[in-house]
Amino acid sequence: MEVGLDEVTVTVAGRKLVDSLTLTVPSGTVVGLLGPNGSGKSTTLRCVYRALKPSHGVVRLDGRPLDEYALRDSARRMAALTQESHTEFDFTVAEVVAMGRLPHEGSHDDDRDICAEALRQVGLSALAARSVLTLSGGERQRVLLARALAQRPRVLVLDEPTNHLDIRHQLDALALVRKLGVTVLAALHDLNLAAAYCDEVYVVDGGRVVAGGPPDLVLTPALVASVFGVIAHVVPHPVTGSPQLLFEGTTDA
Ligand SMILES: Nc1ncnc2c1ncn2[C@@H]1O[C@H](COP(=O)(O)OP(=O)(O)OP(=O)(O)O)[C@@H](O)[C@H]1O
Repeated sequence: MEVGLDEVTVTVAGRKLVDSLTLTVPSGTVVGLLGPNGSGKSTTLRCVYRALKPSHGVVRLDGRPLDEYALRDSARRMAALTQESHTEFDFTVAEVVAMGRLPHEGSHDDDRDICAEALRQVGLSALAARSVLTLSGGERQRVLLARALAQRPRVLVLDEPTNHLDIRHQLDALALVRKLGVTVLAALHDLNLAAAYCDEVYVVDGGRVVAGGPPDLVLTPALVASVFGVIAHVVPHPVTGSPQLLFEGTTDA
């Protein structure tokens, strides 16, 4: 299922947080949204997972404007792992994951099996009965990923999915998401992970897309210097060949 953003603009108190942002996530691909703090990544994703309505422009699923979908219909197709996913209530891990099945209520799917599989995929089956309040930050993040997986979406929107995860679990989470074969739009801070796991990346700065395309074409030293203010050297990964950035320092050091 293709996701398209067409000139999406979000204006708050006269300030454009997202400015005419246009991008396409082709069906089954993983696209990364990169950019400095405050550049508009989360705000853009919020428009996609319907927490926010753009002031101007359209988000489409398979060419059809999102607001033509009933909320439940888009929730059946799209799951989100967000910065605002709350886990402060005393639910068990299994209960939180089961919430992913709510949009599918009334279907004949075996919800129990689907939730068990989602927990297994993130390696947390042993914690099913634990209260989420007792989990570490990384464990919570993986529970939220399991909830999104339990939704069996065709589109996954991920806002910093590797937040709190150790390196092993960062690699696991991104490899898992890639393997699903669904359409993924993910805000990522780690440029090397983005280069390794994304088919394409879009770089935003001040709410605008400043570059987009395959990571090896986009993540150049000049781009990293101008957008992030960091001096980077780009070398091919010795095994995979994907671009790896070695950081020397900030441009104003
Ligand atoms: N409701 C709001 N009212 C006013 N300003 C807002 C609002 N929501 C977001 N902003 C501002 O919009 C800008 C973009 O925020 P956003 O969270 O989209 O950035 P981001 O690229 O996801 O940043 P980060 O990498 O720090 O998570 C920031 O300057 C933020 O303070």
